[in-house]
Amino acid sequence: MKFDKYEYLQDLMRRRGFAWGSFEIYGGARGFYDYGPLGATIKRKIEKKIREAFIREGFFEIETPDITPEQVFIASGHVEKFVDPLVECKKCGARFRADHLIEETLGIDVEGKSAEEMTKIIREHNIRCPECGGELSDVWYFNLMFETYIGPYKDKKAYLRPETAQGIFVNFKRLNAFARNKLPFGVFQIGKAYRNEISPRQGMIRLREFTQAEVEIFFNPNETEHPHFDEVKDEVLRLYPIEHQLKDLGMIELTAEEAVKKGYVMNTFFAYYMVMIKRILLDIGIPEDKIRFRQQLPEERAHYSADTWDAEIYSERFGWVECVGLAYRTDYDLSRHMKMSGADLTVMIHYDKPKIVKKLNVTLNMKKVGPKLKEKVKEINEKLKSMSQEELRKLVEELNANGKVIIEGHELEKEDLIIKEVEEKIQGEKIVPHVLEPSFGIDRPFYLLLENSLTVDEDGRVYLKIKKDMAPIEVAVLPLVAKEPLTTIAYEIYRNLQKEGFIVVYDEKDSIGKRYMRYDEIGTPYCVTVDNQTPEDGTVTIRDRDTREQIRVKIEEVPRKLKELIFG
Ligand SMILES: Nc1ncnc2c1ncn2[C@@H]1O[C@H](COP(=O)(O)OP(=O)(O)OP(=O)(O)O)[C@@H](O)[C@H]1O
Repeated sequence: MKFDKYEYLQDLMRRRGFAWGSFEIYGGARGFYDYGPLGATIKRKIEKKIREAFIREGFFEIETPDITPEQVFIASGHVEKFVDPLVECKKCGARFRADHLIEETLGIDVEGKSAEEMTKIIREHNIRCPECGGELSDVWYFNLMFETYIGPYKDKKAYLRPETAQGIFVNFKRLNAFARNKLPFGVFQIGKAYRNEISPRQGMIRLREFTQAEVEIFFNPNETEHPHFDEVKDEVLRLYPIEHQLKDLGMIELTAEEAVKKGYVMNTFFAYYMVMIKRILLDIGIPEDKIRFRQQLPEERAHYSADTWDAEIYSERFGWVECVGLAYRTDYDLSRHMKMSGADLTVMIHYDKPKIVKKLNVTLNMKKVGPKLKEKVKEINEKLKSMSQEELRKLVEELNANGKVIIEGHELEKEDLIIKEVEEKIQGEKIVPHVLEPSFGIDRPFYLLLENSLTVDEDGRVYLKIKKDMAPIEVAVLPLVAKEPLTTIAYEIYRNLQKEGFIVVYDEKDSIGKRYMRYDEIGTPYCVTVDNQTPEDGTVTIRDRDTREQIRVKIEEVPRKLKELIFG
């Protein structure tokens, strides 16, 4: 029988305390997963690696609420646009993602099509309910946000956030002050996001509650050269650009520098963060050949994005899976929040040298119009003062063309106005920053790390070859047999390793072979065994999970040796 990695892993995850479907004793709830003791440890380690990498880039961490008032998501466009197409069986009532159903049945991509177009395709091809064969309803768009209310009356609508990003945008003013008005700067948060996915059928890949680590990097759109690009320019990226997807040209491998020079990646700012993402995934333990960057097709992009590259990880079961999105959100979010809230979310950009700009200055010629307009003078002058350069230019054009203009209901001729071009020194300007957003999911990389780590040896041994520093239990201390003095010595070593900061267990149950298997299966990289030689010469063996080789070391050497072996 062929070894089914997916089935094996599902069983292993449940049996050994990694992760399982939530609310098991009540029959479960699709799209929710619990992390058991081993899983929660790995998840934290993934988050730690991401957090440390972000901090190395100088980004600041914040924490904001999951429950968010409705206005925020009206402004962000999620109320209107965060929708998926839904279809219902008229007979059994089952509901499906209409685009997925069409894709699975006909093998065609319908991303971005309207509800009417999808309904037409369903009718034309007579697509029926996959569960009972019944007739399907028309397609409609369904908002993926979970709704709730704030307070005891149902008048203050709110949503569980579908992304952590908005918590950062709404705080922009304070964060900009914190960053002392100096672009670029990045702010991140690691927390839960909620999406009422229509048919979450792929285990941990599509959850209704999941964890994200998102950074919003605010930058000046006129400065898109990353200052540290030189440090990463030679890193090779595996790319699957739009053009290559449309023409079936396959993936290409280019250095970050080539990717920018050849025009595949917008600029060095973008490429720099692609390298950052790749290095984080490698650091988590995803093999390099299982990572690629795919550029989203325009119809796939989220409503706020002008360009998105997804870091995808390969799964034997699911193919390439999006795990990190790198979206160019432009000034979309800040501009929308500015409009909706009235807050000033601009940044003052100071020029290196003041700029001299020519400006039109239009005032009333008081000698001519003073007696004629009397008390209207003030009103007209204020109007002229409030006009933008663009409006003044138009006014002068009109005056030149017609010999007269109307301001605040008064007809004025050329000689009624004094028109001058003056030079002005400008020290800087206010801009709405643009945003580049690396958005990591944690749960998908968690599952894919386990899948890619599960290894079957030539002799049939199944074990978790997880990157050593990611192991949920780093060391197992085992007395060869459960007898004195071996047990006391082993327990002391265990206690000492705990104090040294290792995640370590002591285990004396079952034969030594069985115990080795037990720890190989959960990815414990080293077992320290206290055997009959230990009381004689104070040495123990350290067994390597992958090679199964053992070395002998002195007891006092054990912590240092393990640190070197596990953390390098
Ligand atoms: N339903 C989900 N379950 C688990 N993780 C998710 C889910 N939706 C998004 N993520 C994670 O959050 C990251 C960023 O979210 P983003 O909004 O870019 O995803 P998305 O493009 O909507 O994903 P998809 O197209 O698969 O629904 C994703 O790369 C993924 O790792």
